[in-house]
Amino acid sequence: SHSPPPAPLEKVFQYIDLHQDEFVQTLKEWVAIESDSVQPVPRFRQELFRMMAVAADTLQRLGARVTSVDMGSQQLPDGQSLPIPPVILAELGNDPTKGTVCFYGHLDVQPADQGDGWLTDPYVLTEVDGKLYGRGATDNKGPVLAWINAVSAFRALEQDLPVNIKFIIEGMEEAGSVALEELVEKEKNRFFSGVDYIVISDNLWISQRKPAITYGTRGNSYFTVEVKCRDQDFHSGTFGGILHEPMADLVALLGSLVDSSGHILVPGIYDEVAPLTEEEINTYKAIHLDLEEYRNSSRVEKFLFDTKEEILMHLWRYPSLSIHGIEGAFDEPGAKTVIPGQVTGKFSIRLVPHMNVSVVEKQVTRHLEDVFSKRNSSNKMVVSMTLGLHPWIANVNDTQYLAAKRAIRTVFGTEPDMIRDGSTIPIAKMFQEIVHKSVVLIPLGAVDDGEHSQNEKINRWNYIEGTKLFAAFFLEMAQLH
Ligand SMILES: NCCCC(=O)N[C@@H](Cc1c[nH]cn1)C(=O)O
Ligand SMILES: [Zn+2]
Ligand SMILES: [Zn+2]
Repeated sequence: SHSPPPAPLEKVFQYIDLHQDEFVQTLKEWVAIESDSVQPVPRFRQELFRMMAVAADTLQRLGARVTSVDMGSQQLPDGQSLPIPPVILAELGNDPTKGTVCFYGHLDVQPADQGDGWLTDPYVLTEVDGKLYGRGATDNKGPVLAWINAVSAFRALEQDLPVNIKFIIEGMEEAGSVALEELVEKEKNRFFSGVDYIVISDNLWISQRKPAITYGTRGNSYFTVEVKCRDQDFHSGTFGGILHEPMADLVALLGSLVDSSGHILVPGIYDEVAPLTEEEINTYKAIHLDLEEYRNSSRVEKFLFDTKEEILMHLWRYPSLSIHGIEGAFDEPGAKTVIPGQVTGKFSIRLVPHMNVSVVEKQVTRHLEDVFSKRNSSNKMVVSMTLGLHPWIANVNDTQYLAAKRAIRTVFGTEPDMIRDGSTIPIAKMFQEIVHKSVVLIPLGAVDDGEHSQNEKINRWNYIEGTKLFAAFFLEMAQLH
């Protein structure tokens, strides 16, 4: 339906189409490595080391100069220590007349167990109706390989790479990118010094078929609130009625955070939220989202908001508060008559520009102390912010946004949705703040890929057209740089 690719790309696209089965086979080999970074057990760590070694070898065979940086070890709360898989820093091309684009990706995955409702073995990439099912297929092994495949197409055709390319690939993203910030800091004036642009492909489109470019993510302040009477449980027959029960305090505290319309009740929390402009409203209007389909595919009867614009704004440009769980609560089947002696509630606030992590920490702590003091409870309450991840927003007029748009036009014959992401990609903000480079997120996966979920997949079409997209992007970057 759209015009043929410009001449230099024609052969590259042909090559990609002809070799697509090989690309799928490599993805299959990578998915077979159980590189789960979330479960802190030696077996998975070994798999992670194997994964990083396989990737380093692949890049070396492409002709890249590869360094596998030793990341030391991770101290776990239970006193155990586990080695952290190396971070790969790789470079291809060093031509000072060309621009340098750095790609960040991760090769660790979320846990997956076939018993949890997978229809196929999560570690055996299985194709059904053009969908490639497997853990890590879309998050993030497929997109990392798409970038590598694009480079390999130029190499195989002995075509000069239009840009210098660097890779930073880690193996601990799903566990919070352990120790990565220190490395980025350390490499700021070394590995990153020649980098002009940074590309991340670790999120999804908001559509099945329409590509997107992502220019912002929310941050996250993660809190725990512990309420303690003593470090042992009670029998509710022998103590019920004479105690300030920790769980009752905690439920009141958690219940004071957000109202039934999703409005956060912490005083001052909305003060720094960027005001909404007319121009911004128009960007939301331009995005195509079939709300009925979105609602049905999410299997939610009714959302808090009725219009596409309100839904997207509340996912992307307003904060939200979610209550995640209670440690120490009785959560088994049956009717145990326990009064937990100590409970810890967990909740987090997704942050948006221009909210500030430490201001939010103070506001939340003050609010909880205020609510708690009104209860006159004799229990002890401790509030902690265990994670403070900043929101990120880019300038969509940067060169690489233009290059990505042009590449999308070439491959897909359409304008991309310009989107933000309601979740958090901490590295995006780190790159912007520490390395001072422009960052773009170019997602490849479709809205229903099911990152972190059972039956995660990437469509063969997305994987192969995504490979072409990256190839076209190299050329556009070269022309615009
Ligand atoms: N689509 C990309 C999602 C990446 C992701 O899930 N990131 C986590 C990071 C995080 C935030 N707080 C704790 N971890 C997320 O939940 O947003
Ligand atoms: Zn990811
Ligand atoms: Zn993930």
